[in-house]
Amino acid sequence: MSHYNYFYTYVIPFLLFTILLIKWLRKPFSANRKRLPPSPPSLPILGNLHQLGEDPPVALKSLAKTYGPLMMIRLGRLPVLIASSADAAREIMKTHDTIFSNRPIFPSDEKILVGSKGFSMAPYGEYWRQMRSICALHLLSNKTVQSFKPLREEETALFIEKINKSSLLTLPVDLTQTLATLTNDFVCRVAFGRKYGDDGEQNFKEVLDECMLLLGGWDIGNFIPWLAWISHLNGLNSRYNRVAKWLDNFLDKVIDEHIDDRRRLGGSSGSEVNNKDLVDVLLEIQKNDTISGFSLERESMKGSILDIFIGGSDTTTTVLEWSMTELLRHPKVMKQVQDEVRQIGIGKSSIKEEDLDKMHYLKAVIKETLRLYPPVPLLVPRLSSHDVKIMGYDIPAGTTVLTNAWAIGRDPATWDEPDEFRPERFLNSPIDFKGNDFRAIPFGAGRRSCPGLSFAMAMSEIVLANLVYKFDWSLPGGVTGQDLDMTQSSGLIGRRKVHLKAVATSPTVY
Ligand code: HEM
Repeated sequence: MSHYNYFYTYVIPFLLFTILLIKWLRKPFSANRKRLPPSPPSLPILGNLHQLGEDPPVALKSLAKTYGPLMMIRLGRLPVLIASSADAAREIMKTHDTIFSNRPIFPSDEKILVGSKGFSMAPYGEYWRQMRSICALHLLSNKTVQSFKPLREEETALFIEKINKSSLLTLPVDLTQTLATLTNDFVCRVAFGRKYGDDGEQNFKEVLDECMLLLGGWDIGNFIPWLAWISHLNGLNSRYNRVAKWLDNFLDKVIDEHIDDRRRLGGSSGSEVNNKDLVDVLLEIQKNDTISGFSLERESMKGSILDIFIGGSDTTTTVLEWSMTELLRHPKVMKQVQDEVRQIGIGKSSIKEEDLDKMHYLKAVIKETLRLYPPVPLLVPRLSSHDVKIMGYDIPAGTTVLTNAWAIGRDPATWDEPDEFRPERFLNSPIDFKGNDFRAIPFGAGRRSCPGLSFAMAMSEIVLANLVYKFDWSLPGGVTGQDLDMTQSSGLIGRRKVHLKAVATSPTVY
């Protein structure tokens, strides 16, 4: 008998028999077993880590095609629930929101944010509630966001001036870089009352970039604890320590400067604008102990300042860089948005915030960008605090949850031609981004949803309106929009991997 026949006659039936026997033997015990969501096959030790590839949201979307909108994967030894449809997200962030309002803390986050007690990663409870309401009320409420209008317009004007200089020299503008500087400068002014560019040996922006990179990295020690020593060997741990130490010293210095200013000015804020900056507000709360029974420690102040930077800087930059990318790829859309903005702004030297209300197409462009490129593609992880049943599956307490907002925004069951950039779909559409409609959830939803939505939208709208109002745009070196590299970086924030560079020219008439 050939090897071939032997294999089919004996080996295959033997294996099948063994599998059936094992299944049959396990049956009596399985009645009590939990019904977990489907899982793709995993490797020992690694689990499904190897399947995440360069672009985890894309890889997870493709796994969800086979295993469904609620699947359980294993990252090393960590079971992770992946929600990939609007219905699954609604179950987590609306129906069972309280159960999923915790956040998992990874060892690497603790190393980077060492000592800082922010609220974005705080357990769901009284401390989180108090800290979030301080920031929401004094920095991120609609009223406060409105009060930052002069700052936004001033920073936008400086940014446009910078582009104007490059435009006169017909040099390409590194939009990725200039937009990042703009949002960082703006957040610095509202948080610290002034900009921090080059500061001493290292630049605050540079350290923040490194911090974002580290927070979004997939550190193997988070998932396979006994391999944590690799972070010592590859230098990751020293990078964590460096960033943590630098940020800690820097924030101490900023707070001390504010305390000195207040002393000098007899207790009032030394901020450059009418608004108090975030540090002033926090110092006042600390001094007055205005919230009964809640004393604000310095570590909490530092933590919430960092939250605002981590939450607010790169995310807003990402919306703007992808909006410009898609406009450069779609000249007809660019023309339509320019026609709208230029008609409304006719005769003005720049677009002001009061003009934005009428710019429906511009707002649709931003919404379409957020649908296709949610800046936090897998949202910020959640953690279940109790056992719960979802879509017929048992989800144990302590399960980490990732919601694939990137996949939800491109779900063909919800969206017509989901991969196409078509802002029209948002004209006269009831879909909002505030977490009520789960077809697009770039800001998350429920109790832990993003408190910075109005802050981010106000900034994105005024900047994009002026970019398309003041300049015509093309790609350098005869590159066409279709040649643009569209790769998204794999970290926490879905930035463009390759910087977007474009040439700005002044339009002849507008
Ligand atoms: C386009 C811009 C932005 C996007 C897409 C975005 C997205 C998100 C997402 C997805 C979450 C997690 C939500 C959840 O778990 O359901 C979040 C949380 C958060 N965001 Fe934003 N964000 C943006 C801008 C901002 C800004 C401008 C700030 C502050 C200035 C900010 C501060 C925060 C904070 C502090 C949290 C943590 C909230 C908590 O845990 O209670 N974000 N953001």
